[in-house]
Amino acid sequence: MIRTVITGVTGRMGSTLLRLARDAEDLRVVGATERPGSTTVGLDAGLAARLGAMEVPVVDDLGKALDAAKADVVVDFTSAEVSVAHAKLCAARGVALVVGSTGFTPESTAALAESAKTIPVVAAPNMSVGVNVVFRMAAELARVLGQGFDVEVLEAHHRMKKDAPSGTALRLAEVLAGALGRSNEDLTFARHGMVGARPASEIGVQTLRGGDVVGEHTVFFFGEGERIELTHRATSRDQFGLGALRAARWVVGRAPGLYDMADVLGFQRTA
Ligand SMILES: NC(=O)C1=CN([C@@H]2O[C@H](COP(=O)(O)OP(=O)(O)OC[C@H]3O[C@@H](n4cnc5c(N)ncnc54)[C@H](OP(=O)(O)O)[C@@H]3O)[C@@H](O)[C@H]2O)C=CC1
Ligand SMILES: O=C(O)C1=N[C@H](C(=O)O)C[C@H](O)C1
Repeated sequence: MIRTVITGVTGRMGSTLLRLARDAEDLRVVGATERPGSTTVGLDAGLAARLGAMEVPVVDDLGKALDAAKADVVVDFTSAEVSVAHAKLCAARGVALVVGSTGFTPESTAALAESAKTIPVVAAPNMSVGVNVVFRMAAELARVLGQGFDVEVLEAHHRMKKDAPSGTALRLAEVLAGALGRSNEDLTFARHGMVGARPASEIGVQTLRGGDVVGEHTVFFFGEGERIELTHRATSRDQFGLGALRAARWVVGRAPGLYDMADVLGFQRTA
């Protein structure tokens, strides 16, 4: 049994992970956390997440959850800032970590990497197998098509999403820049006003927000007289959750380090 702690258990991903972990034969949920001050603190996690009783209380601090129950791994989909704090708590106790949060800055990425010197951490902006295949396909298309096509990334998410562009769109843009021999300097986020003609080296990243869209990403390769569109549409959060639990199984017992979903899936890294 892999003893698993889930953070942010009443969130969209936290509750999905709690249900999937509860239903997995090889995992046991031994801890659950929520934001300090949340009205769910002290409640049964299963009830708080509307799943039915699980006899695991919601606590308001990951350190307390880890001190109360011996854990093998923490699965964390909260926010970049909270995940960095959670990584420090895991590092202090030698517990492996899976991070799905997005919105990382260079500074918060460096802080996560610091904790990953002590414990194994899998961090990826998208844990679905399909999206990780799209990363590879996007890199391959960019290499094959070369410089003659204008490349743009479009993402759409539900109205509650806080960060923009999505972590997946950012990763796609970085993958494309790498495959085309360009840099992050070539990324353009949205356009407004007299921006002038599009520079050939530009990689545009555009964001849509609305309704209950789970997550959609398209890479456009605009050519002369033709275009290619590579699209992934998530219609359920379960694929993110199943990917994260796959990462949790993989990361327990690994050497310290900052791993990506590509490592979990046995793919070559694209960025
Ligand atoms: N890698 C991937 O495959 C995917 C990544 N994501 C990312 O995961 C993150 C979460 O997304 P989503 O589930 O939609 O967001 P939600 O806002 O629904 O869930 C986040 C949860 O974390 C809670 N939380 C906040 N602070 C703490 C804390 N200190 N300790 C414990 N819990 C805390 C929030 O509580 P409160 O609301 O009270 O603040 C909330 O319940 C985002 O960064 C998103 O982009 C999402 C889907 C897939
Ligand atoms: O916040 C979300 O919902 C999602 N976030 C991730 C991202 O920012 O890329 C992944 C997924 O598309 C859903």
